[in-house]
Amino acid sequence: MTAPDLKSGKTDCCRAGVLLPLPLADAYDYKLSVPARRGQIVAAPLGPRTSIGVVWGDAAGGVAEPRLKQAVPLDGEPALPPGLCDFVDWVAQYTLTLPGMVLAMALRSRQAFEPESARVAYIKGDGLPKKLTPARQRVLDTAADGLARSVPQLAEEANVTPAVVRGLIDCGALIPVDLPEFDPFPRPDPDFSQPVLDTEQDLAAHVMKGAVKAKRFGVSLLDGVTGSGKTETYFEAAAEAVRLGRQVLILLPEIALTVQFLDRFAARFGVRPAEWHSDLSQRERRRVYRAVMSGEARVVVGARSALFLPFKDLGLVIVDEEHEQAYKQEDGAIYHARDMAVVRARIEGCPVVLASATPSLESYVNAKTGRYAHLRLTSRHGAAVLPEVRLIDLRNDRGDPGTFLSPTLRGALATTIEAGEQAMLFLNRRGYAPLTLCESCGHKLVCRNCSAWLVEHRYRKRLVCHHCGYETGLPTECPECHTQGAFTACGPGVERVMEEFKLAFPEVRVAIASSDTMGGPAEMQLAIRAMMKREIDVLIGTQIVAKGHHFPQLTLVGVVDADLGGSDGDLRARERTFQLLHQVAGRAGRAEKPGLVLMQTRNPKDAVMQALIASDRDAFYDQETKYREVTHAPPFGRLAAIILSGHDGDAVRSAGRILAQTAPAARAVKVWGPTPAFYSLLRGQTRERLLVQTEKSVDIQAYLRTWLAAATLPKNVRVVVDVDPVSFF
Ligand SMILES: Nc1ncnc2c1ncn2[C@@H]1O[C@H](COP(=O)(O)OP(=O)(O)OP(=O)(O)O)[C@@H](O)[C@H]1O
Ligand SMILES: [Zn+2]
Repeated sequence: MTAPDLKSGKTDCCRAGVLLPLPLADAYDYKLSVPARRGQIVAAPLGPRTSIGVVWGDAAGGVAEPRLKQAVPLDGEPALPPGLCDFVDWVAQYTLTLPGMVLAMALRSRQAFEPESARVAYIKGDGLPKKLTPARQRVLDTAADGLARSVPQLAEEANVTPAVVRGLIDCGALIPVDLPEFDPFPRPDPDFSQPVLDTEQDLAAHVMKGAVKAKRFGVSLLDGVTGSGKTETYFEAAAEAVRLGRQVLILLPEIALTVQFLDRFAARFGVRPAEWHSDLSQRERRRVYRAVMSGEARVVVGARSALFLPFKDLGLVIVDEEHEQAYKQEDGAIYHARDMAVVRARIEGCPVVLASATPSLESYVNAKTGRYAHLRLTSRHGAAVLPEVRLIDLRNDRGDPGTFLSPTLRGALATTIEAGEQAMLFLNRRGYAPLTLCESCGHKLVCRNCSAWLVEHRYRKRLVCHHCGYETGLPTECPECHTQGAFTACGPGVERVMEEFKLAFPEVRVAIASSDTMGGPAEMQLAIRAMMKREIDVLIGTQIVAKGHHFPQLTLVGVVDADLGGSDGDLRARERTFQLLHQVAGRAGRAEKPGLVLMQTRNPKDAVMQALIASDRDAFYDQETKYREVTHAPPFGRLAAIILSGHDGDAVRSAGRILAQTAPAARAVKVWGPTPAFYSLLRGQTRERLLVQTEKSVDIQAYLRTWLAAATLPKNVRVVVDVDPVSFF
């Protein structure tokens, strides 16, 4: 599928392979009136309509001249930078995704290529209105500074209705001028507010700045304990890139973290960076995309999709909280943004920084073996110390039945609140209760589309499937045994913890933050802000509050259920539990006052629990490393999952059998399955999984390609390949 390399040259005049952002495996041949370069964006007729496309390589031939359609370069001849085209090819080949699908991710703003439309604004003219009312005078006073403003801007600033402004335009007292469509992006000032770094920070910053100056690819793992100032430290590297006039990409795992981050960036650099994520409007998208392409946007902060932006001159990539699972995109093109960030940096020839207090085991191993520079920050900044972690054994320290906060945890909450400090309760479960069952017959309420329990959301009075979004009211009688009103909520979700907390501490100011609280993301941001401003004393939340936040007065963190780890058969379950709990713990005691973390568990002897109380992260990582090594699991071996799904369960199962039978025999390759997926029914689709495990030296993509190309599967079965899976559901 890879097109000939055209990075330097031009295509054979009048013919080229054009890749369309559609589920297509190859570029299509088109005629062009001018020689085109790889990356050039064209309008290409496709059937009855016209698609946007990108000149990708030489024409493949095979289409007779008269049948060849004509593609037309867009006005202004916009082009994707060559590095981005190479990146698209690379991601497609690595993830076994159709190149056109990957290209679609790089063309996320089609509007970006439309010509600039000027904005009309007004300045003071020579005309005078017949009568100068006070309102009119205010408008003229506002315009007196000579700045061009739009009608709504003038109306707002002068506190008049738009009609007043229009009256002044009609008589020539205001005259129109053309402004560029967008205000330019302000330039971050690398020296706006430079912190004084401590010794370790300074050393790490020095290495990263050196890498930026050298303009060479290389990976640094910025491995610093929670609250050690990783952000402050990598900002120095970003500042260096800005000084050199180059661009910086900072990836964050979740949009929820960006608001605080933008403020922090502004405090350091004087202005906010450009943002890129799925919540942007079309117009904002167009603005950012263009500014990234022209090089005007110097620093972009974004979610994983920002990796596919057309940077003109990328000088540094930073992946914050690099261990986060949210970096894995699980639908469409399945890719891991952290790994692809490393690839993009390699293609662009610039350094990349991976930052975390709990790195992924993969990055940890790479740092240990010297493939990555290992930059460590071993203590918290300033007077802050790492919090003490204690376990609460729920087998003998528990309250009344149906309650979830143990006497010890309640006692600690009371002490903290009395001392005027803040506390956080963490439970990685949305809603009120994860399971509702009939007390009379034991019937469990499950989703009609998925093999998953329905989760009660009591505020909304709904039962919700967290997988497909199916919702229903709580039935009055059991569908199985028809007993009336016998349903009971089992286990806690954050809403239930909130309920219990309010009963126990009716006077205390408390808020809940979960990704699906009633008011949506805005409400969650309010809860976080309220915590920052000390308008509340206690924050109860899911993983959304677990990381990244810096609440100086927070001294107590209570983990309601530390055993909510993972499933069997998930090779990263322990690692992930450790990372999550360690991150939550890391929110406590980040300023002067020391922090305490209480984790409620039924398995106090568990290796993860022991590692957390011993605060011996490296011992835990080294143990996990050994375990992965002996089982040939990543990063010591390779894995890929094949997920089969479809509405016809028999066809899906039969496809699984066919694949298992046709798996080519090869040295150092093992194929497991098919087995029903953990959620064997999802959104009405039956799901089966196969897992391919190979030694590191094996080209797993080539193996998969050969295999899948030869297998004839039922048409109504969807096949998805997940290379380096992180989810085993
Ligand atoms: N050199 C410094 N000068 C002044 N303040 C600093 C310095 N380094 C860190 N800080 C402050 O210490 C606090 C913790 O730093 P930061 O949030 O960057 O840590 P982190 O390592 O990213 O933490 P986490 O991984 O837990 O999110 C912040 O308020 C930050 O502004
Ligand atoms: Zn469902």
